[in-house]
Amino acid sequence: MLIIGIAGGTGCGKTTVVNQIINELPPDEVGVISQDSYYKDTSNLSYEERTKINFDHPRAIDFDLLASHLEMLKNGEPIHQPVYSFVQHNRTKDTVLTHPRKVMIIEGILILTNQEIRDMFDIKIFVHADSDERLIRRVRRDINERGRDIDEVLNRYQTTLKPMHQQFIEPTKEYADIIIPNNKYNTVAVDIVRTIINERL
Ligand SMILES: Nc1ncnc2c1ncn2[C@@H]1O[C@H](COP(=O)(O)OP(=O)(O)O)[C@@H](O)[C@H]1O
Ligand SMILES: Nc1ccn([C@@H]2O[C@H](COP(=O)(O)O)[C@@H](O)[C@H]2O)c(=O)n1
Repeated sequence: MLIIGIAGGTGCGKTTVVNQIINELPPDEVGVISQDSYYKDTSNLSYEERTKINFDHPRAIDFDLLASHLEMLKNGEPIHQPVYSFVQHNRTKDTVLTHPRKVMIIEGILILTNQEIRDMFDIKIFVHADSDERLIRRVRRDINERGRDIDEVLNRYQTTLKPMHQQFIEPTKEYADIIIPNNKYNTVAVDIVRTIINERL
């Protein structure tokens, strides 16, 4: 199994890059895991309390569960990947049965901050986009797709996203084997990653 980690700040285009990579690969040979699925279960908190969680700090992520799931996949066992709701700010009761594939892609803002997870990756990729570009994309996406309003997105950006990005996410660029510049769509970089994967398949 080839395990690829794709990190980068919010809105840099991780999900878009992942979709571009897997688009032309055989669907039964590639699987995707999102770090967002591994936000800790916070059912013990009220909705109001959950809105105040710092979702951009590594402690918000259940890295133990993610590590054990990656271990299971490596051993050829399927996992029940949790499903997260950005509207409820919590894990749902659903899970997605995820089978081991020849190539597993793990994407998320904080996945390179955890050494145990980092050491499981065969290839580490960091997607870079400038912070103004990321903020513009984040505002659009969170309003259109995640049920947020402009004040919520901008407050969150100032109070947590920006400082957490500087403290935890940007420094993990140094662990990357490949850095993809993604201020514009970068088909050349995506083709290179696809070629590497095809060689391994
Ligand atoms: N290179 C790009 N140029 C313009 N818009 C982009 C680019 N990459 C992604 N987007 C858009 O930006 C938003 C956030 O992208 P997404 O892939 O969800 O980022 P991430 O997963 O890193 O948060 C989406 O609406 C997506 O369509
Ligand atoms: N309830 C939540 C949980 C997370 N977020 C934000 O999602 C971002 C990570 O997802 P990307 O697709 O952008 O990589 C992260 O910056 C969290 O702030 C949220 O808004 N609400």
